[in-house]
Amino acid sequence: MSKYVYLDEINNINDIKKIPHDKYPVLAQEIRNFLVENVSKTGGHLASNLGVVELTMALHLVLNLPKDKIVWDVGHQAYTHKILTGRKDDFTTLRCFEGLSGFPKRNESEADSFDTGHSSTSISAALGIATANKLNGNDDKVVAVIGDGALTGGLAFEALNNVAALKRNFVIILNDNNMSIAENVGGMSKYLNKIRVGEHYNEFKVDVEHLLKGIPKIGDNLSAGVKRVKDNFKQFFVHAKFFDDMGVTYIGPVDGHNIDELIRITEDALKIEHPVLIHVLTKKGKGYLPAENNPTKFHGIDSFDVKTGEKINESNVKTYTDIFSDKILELGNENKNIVAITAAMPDGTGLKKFGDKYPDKFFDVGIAEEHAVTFAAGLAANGKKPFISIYSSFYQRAYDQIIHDVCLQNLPVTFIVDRAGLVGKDGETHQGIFDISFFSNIPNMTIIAPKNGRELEKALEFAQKYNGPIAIRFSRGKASNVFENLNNELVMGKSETLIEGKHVAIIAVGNIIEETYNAVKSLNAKGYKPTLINALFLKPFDKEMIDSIAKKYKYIVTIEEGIRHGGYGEAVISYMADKNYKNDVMNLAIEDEFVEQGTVEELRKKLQLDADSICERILNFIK
Ligand SMILES: Cc1ncc(C[n+]2csc(CCOP(=O)(O)OP(=O)(O)O)c2C)c(N)n1
Ligand SMILES: CC(=O)[C@@H](O)[C@H](O)COP(=O)(O)O
Ligand SMILES: [Mg+2]
Repeated sequence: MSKYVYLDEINNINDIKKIPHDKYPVLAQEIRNFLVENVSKTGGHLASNLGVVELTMALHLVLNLPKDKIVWDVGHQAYTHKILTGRKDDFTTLRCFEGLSGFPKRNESEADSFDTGHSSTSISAALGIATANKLNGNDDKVVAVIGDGALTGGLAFEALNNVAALKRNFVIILNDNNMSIAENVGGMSKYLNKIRVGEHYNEFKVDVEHLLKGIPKIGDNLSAGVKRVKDNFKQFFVHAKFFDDMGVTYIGPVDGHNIDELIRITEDALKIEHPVLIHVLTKKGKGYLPAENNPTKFHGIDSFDVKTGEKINESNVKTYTDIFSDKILELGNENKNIVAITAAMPDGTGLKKFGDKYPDKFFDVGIAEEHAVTFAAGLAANGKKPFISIYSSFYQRAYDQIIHDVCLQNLPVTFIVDRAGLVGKDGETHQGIFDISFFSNIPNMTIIAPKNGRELEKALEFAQKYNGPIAIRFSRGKASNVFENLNNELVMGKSETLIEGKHVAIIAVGNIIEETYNAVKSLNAKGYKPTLINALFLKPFDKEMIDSIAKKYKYIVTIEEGIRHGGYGEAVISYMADKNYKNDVMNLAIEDEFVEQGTVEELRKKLQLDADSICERILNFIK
């Protein structure tokens, strides 16, 4: 028998409206239990989701989905929304291959209005949707839900700068839990904190109630009504002046776990004929003590034991990130000019240790990748040696800054490209498959892809001495120890021959070398002796090596875990075409497609980049 009474009643969009009002707190508790139980098995973004249960319920109660739209920022907190829109039974497959996505997906449900994964897009997207409603002549409601962390992103401010022009109802919910993944940072966070704990808090709450009670019904001049009351109580709104001055009526702070208050205030806000921001206070991890106590650990977590909150299968094998984390600490000691920058990911990038040791030389700039890169450029222009670590897919945000602010001036910024290659369960939005293409197109840029943890250390040493822009890409998870006995010093633009063979030359890029080596062993078992080369420098790549193998081998294969177009293999093919080489060249890479969620193993298999597929494809090629 199911342990859920009210949750069992919810199988479709708007079924929540059938639940008796006095049972909402029970339903909220059931949803929390369901989330903890399921995410403990599949892994996922637990803490953020536990924080928005009541908020999501309230939105579903006051809106008419799918006609009305909710646009979730990042989208990592949309699990309750999924539960309330007929996807509860799919939670056993959350983030699994071909399973339920961990983010909103328009192709998953008509209730998902906009695909997300990267931060700070919600206000822009919701404004676009609301503007289309206006042009289409309908009054459907649009609500953007943005976290306090996501509000540190420049894109959110660009959107805020624009919303007043809409001149009709548009609701922004600011879900303020005082946390990004780590503690939130920056001036806006401090500003929100002032409002959160300001001495007018109680009076202010009362005042909001007063204000909303006093709002005339539809048809009256609502904005004038709001303004009148506000003018009378100006001192209570002083801290929220920023939003008001942007033309967005500020309402709050509101208790994000009081569903009645949320319903009432949102209902009223939806009647105001211009943009409104409701400042909702929530607790990240709410209702599950281990997550409340350690929201960073439970922001995104693999499977864990519900009773203890401890991770299952916690491994103490070093990741590439761990190796970077230790090495940058050591380099920071040697070179006083080294500074380190993260865009809101001190834990994920391993820079927390550097920050603890060198607080004055460590900068968490918030979810602000563009700013992070230009800030690094400024530091480099004035004698510092910035190491900036950002996940491969989040660098996409900062492309112009990399070109315009760093490479054009040939500044010595080291770009640590973490999570390069397939990342797995976060899916399309997070796969780090474009960085080789977009970094290698830029003049002055150097790119290194180390084959194992030891070589990552060498690459970092190389970067420390190098006086120009340089990117070092490595993948999520365990560092490979493949060919660890080969310990050559890095030489600019030089590759490394790992195995001398005869039938075919295989050049592999960074993290795919281990898989390729396993394929080589299978080829050996079938009587073939391939040559295996570590590309190592993707830009400038080793042209002498290409000239040499072009003379020796009929068959040449390149392998990389990145998109084919603009990748390493294409650069090699283009060079060989220029030199009029007539060899048969096969380029194994990711075709022109986005890569879904799944384990890295499953995805490599699907993309035919696992050892078995590599072996088979090479056999077919050389036969
Ligand atoms: C462009 C970009 N940079 C970084 C991230 C990684 N990231 C995902 S959620 C998150 C924190 C978001 O904080 P907030 O919006 O307050 O939501 P909360 O998790 O607190 O609910 C970060 C940094 C991202 N998704 N997109
Ligand atoms: C939602 C988001 O963007 C992050 O939480 C991301 O999922 C973190 O990825 P890692 O688990 O690889 O740090
Ligand atoms: Mg937050």
